[in-house]
Amino acid sequence: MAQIDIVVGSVYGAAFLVAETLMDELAGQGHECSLHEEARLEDISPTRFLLLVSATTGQGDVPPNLEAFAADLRERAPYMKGLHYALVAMGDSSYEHFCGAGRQLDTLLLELGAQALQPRLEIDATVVDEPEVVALAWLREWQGQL
Ligand SMILES: Cc1cc2nc3c(=O)[nH]c(=O)nc-3n(C[C@H](O)[C@H](O)[C@H](O)COP(=O)(O)O)c2cc1C
Repeated sequence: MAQIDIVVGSVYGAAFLVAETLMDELAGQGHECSLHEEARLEDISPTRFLLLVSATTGQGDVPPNLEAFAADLRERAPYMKGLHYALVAMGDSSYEHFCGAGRQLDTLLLELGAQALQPRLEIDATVVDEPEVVALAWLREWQGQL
């Protein structure tokens, strides 16, 4: 069974609900999960799997509760080879920078040497009413690889 860090960035709660839903599923499969709502770099490790769920705020910005984590990645630029992760980017396609936060974080992780186990899931609030349902279906496609 895997040890999994779930890092969430949410303003109004939708991304948080997605993160909780995925955590319940993974814990139900026997994985050991920790949910980080005010994550810092120290909360993740190449010895564990990272599941990142981020809404977007402002003009393509990372939610405030994930700013410190994003700044850690940018400013401390840790070498992340060996870290495997998957990422759910949430946004609204009526904004110019669709899923800007999730896309930024995905790019940063890849630049730092981390490896995406799956292509990023992008959820558009203009077409999806229940993002947790979409995210759960996505997780079930690949969770056997954990
Ligand atoms: C003030 C505000 C700004 C937003 N800015 C963006 C944006 O720049 N790009 C985007 O794709 N979505 C944007 N969104 C949409 C949210 O990311 C989307 O609704 C998301 O599901 C919200 O998740 P949350 O409830 O966890 O905060 C914005 C929403 C609000 C309310």
